[in-house]
Amino acid sequence: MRPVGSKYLLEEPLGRGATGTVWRARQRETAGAEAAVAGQPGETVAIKVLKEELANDADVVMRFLRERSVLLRLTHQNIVRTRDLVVEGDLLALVMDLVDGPDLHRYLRENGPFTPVAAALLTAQIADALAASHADGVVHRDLKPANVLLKQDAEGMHPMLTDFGIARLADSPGLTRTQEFVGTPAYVAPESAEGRPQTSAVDIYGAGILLYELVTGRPPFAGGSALEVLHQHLSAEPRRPSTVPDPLWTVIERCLDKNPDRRPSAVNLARGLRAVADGVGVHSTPAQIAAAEGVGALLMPDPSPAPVPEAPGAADPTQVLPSNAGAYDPNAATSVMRSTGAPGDADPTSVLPNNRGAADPTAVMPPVPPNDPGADPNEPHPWQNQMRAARDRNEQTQVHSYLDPDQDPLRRRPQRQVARPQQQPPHPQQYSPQQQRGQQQRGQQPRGQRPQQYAPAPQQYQPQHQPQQYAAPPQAPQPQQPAPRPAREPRQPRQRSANPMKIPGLGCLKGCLFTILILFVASWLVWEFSPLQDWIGTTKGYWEQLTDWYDTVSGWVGKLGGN
Ligand SMILES: Nc1ncnc2c1ncn2[C@@H]1O[C@H](COP(=O)(O)OP(=O)(O)OP(=O)(O)O)[C@@H](O)[C@H]1O
Repeated sequence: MRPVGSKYLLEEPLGRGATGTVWRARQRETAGAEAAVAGQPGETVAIKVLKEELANDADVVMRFLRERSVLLRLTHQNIVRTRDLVVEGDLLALVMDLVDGPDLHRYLRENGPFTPVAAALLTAQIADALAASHADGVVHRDLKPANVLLKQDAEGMHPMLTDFGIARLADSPGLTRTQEFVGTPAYVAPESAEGRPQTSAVDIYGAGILLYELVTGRPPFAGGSALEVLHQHLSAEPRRPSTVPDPLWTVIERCLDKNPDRRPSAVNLARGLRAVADGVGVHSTPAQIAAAEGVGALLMPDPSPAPVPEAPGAADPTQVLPSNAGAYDPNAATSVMRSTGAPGDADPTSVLPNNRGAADPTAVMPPVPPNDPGADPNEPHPWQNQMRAARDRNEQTQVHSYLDPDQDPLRRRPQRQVARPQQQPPHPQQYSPQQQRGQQQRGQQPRGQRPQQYAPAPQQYQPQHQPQQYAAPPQAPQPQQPAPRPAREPRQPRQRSANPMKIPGLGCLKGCLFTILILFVASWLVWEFSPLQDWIGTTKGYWEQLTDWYDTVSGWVGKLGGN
């Protein structure tokens, strides 16, 4: 067990993301006045230990400290409470309430898509959380199912939004200039992909993607590379699946509007989603149905969206992608977006910010003529680096799915796995009013109640403590020499199922062959070791008897054919 500050002890890792590792931890003693929650000795908490790459970045450390009060005061029933921030040597950590339940990404993978009503009610609660944070001027910027934890309690399951402020912390000029891409490509709003100024509307876009994923099981834009995905955010329209009722589709489309000014505010999104949930069920009154059909009128944009403060000295946003998305040409971009190593370029390894406040934003990735003689054609372009980092980030975000089974606490905690909610169809189905009626009869709830329809019976969470050795604290980088990037560990191969052969495998050749083999062996055993031979009065061997039967049957068939 490794101590974090003097107040906490890390016990076991719960999961790993792009920005750090989350640990189950225990409080050793009551925290000081600077913590939002003092806590009691022995209390269990979750601690996110930020990656050393972040902890070593002076900008991040400063922002971490500066935003301490914002993060600590953010309280809402659908937001995972940040209790304390710890800065200790090279270690940056957020102490949070421990949420007993799976994250939405995992839940979705294990249980399949939600019904439209359940998806609308769940997203409405996330919109509530966003409304509270936006009112406080905090934009999440990395909304995705992995950042929604499903808290189980006696009442059912509630979505809890986590990782507030992490994207903002990670948006360090030093990191942004060199490698990092803030946001996860599948959930990134067009304006973020293009590097245009961002507002709270980016969270509404994220909520739209999440809503789409809840009802279909996958986000609307996919592609072979992060660049492809980002490009789709800029120019492709989401494909409407047949399972999505009209009013819900109206909400999704409005959230996914390429123009952030046309997206609804979080408050209006929550209101609209509840109207949709009320109006697409069979017990809906004509007035509720009419309200759902007119949901577009409820989805008014935010007249004063919360702006995302630009990181001082961050990359010239317009250089991330050409704003002319339709004519975007990655090769052309490559030819003009090259880091020259000019003084304006941040040294990623420098511990203290080098005059970032005054940095010319265009100096980060200064445009150079396509045939710049000083340019090294073999050097990867900053944009390629960003894309690679984005892809890595996506992979890293999945890492907890591929942890070694001994390391992966989620695999060792079957209690956290939740049963499929009763009313959720395993696969998207054609939407019809009759079906909605069926859904409601199977237990969906009216407006205002907790959406327990997607809440299986709460399960007792029983931790199996297995303290892990915590990695040695990161070394401070050399101020002048760029530290060699640590080689990425090869990704672990995907775990094969423990039961690779499906038995009996309907439609599965292996299963059929295996079943025949079992029948053959079983019948041989019966023949040899049971009194069956005496009963039918034969002394023939098993194989001989089988051949006899085969001849007799083929004789019959032959006769039938002849007739
Ligand atoms: N407060 C918490 N209580 C319990 N488990 C948590 C808590 N926070 C995170 N976890 C678990 O840790 C896992 C990893 O969390 P983390 O936020 O690092 O992942 P991520 O969202 O995929 O990463 P990132 O947002 O950095 O890309 C989560 O999927 C969840 O299972």
